[in-house]
Amino acid sequence: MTAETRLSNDAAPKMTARDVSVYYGAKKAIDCVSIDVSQEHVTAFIGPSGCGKSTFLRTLNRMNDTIANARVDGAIELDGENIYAPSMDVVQLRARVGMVFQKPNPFPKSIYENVAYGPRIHGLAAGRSEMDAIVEQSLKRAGLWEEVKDRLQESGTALSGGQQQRLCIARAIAVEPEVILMDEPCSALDPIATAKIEELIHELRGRYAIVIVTHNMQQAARVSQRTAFFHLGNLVEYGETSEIFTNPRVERTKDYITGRYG
Ligand SMILES: Nc1ncnc2c1ncn2[C@@H]1O[C@H](COP(=O)(O)OP(=O)(O)OP(=O)(O)O)[C@@H](O)[C@H]1O
Repeated sequence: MTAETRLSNDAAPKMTARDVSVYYGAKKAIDCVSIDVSQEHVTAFIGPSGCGKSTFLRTLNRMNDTIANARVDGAIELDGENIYAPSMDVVQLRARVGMVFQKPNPFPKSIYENVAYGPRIHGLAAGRSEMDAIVEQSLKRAGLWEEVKDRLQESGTALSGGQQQRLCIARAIAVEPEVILMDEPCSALDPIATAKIEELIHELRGRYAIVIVTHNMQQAARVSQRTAFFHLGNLVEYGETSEIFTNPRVERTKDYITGRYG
């Protein structure tokens, strides 16, 4: 049975993947996955360890390009544009499709510089006051401004883990992305910091297309409206989160969400 690719009530998708396979050397990690990602919804990728969630996520902004033996087959489009076309500027693509990683990874620079770095290299601010405004707005959207507004020159690495992760989200937001990919963004955080990130995802929904990989099924149920279940490199089922968790159509999905494996 092939998983649904496009959910019937969706407008034009933000991103589409068609027949995407990913190889590490001779090993196939993703097998012919097709899926649409919508602008309005948070999409969660779930599945047991090693099923290929992160590998597939990384195809959406060509992060796999940085892995020497990785190869991607198939087609991925952002607003109808082939992101694997030779003419695609990968630096520009990764600004449009930003990424937040499992472990918060601020630069060893000031809080201000962490956010200003991207807009500076992309030429988004004409001068200091425009840059100040971008930094403030990005930190506000990331829910961090109140906590850091009086210490913008302190190092980003001196913040708590949860604050660092929100700083990384502010850094992604600062370059005006269209899509934000999050690869287990809460797995290194305590429950309070996790709740803040989940709230933030909720607030950011709609402004950006958001795709989140998570091990935590409760988290997928809380933050997403769409869920894609991966198993052994296949997309097994894709649907409304409420449906996937209460009424999955495929036995393998049911086994996973009821904790029978994974
Ligand atoms: N750089 C790499 N080189 C070779 N194989 C890799 C590489 N990265 C991942 N793999 C393999 O590809 C498969 C999918 O891995 P991936 O990390 O995408 O899964 P995942 O579902 O995100 O797992 P987890 O939830 O444990 O992070 C696994 O078999 C993994 O060992």
